Amino acid sequence: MTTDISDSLLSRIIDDLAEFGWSLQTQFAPQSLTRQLAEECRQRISQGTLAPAGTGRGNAVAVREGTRGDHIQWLEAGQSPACDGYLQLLDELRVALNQSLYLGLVDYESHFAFYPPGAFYLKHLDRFLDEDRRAVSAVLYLNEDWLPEEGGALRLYLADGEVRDVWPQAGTLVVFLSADVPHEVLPASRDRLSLTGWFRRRGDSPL
Ligand SMILES: O=C(O)CCC(=O)C(=O)O
Ligand SMILES: [Fe+2]
Repeated sequence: MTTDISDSLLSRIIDDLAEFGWSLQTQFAPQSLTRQLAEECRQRISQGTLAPAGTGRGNAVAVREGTRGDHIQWLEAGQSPACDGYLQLLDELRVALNQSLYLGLVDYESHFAFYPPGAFYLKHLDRFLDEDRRAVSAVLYLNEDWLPEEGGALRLYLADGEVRDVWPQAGTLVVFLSADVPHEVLPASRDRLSLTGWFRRRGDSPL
């Protein structure tokens, strides 16, 4: 499935990131794509391939139930047309961010995330203590007809002291600077599906 991002949408994201450090686009991905991605995520849930997410990195990853309650599975290219379509869209965004903001983003890593009812992710920054390759976080939501009373907001703590809640409505993309914006996921009363990912800079350490 191929689709691309309009120039006006790209400019809005770039301008928001440069000025405010974050951007919210409620119509980033078409419904045909988010429906296929949601379907794919549900299939993976029923096949049992999503696993409880850990916190930390590499050998330091630990599943801490008190921190986050989502189940995840990392995406790889070539798994399905819908996943490839999504990765292609985000790569277009990566190239545009590099061209306008000179961020030097070399790749995008992403996983499906499933928060069952009641699951949450406590306030955190998307940076590991021992590695700072993650530069820009991007989350695409896959849930149709989300109602505010169902909870499940992504709560962002912005630089000016403002607190903003983002609803996980299908097609919405939220993008923010990974090192600058603390955030948390509030519990919901229904399943909450998303694709969470990070644009990364080149690592400093030799291969
Ligand atoms: O699902 C969200 O709204 C954000 C998830 C998140 O913060 C993370 O996985 O680091
Ligand atoms: Fe996060």
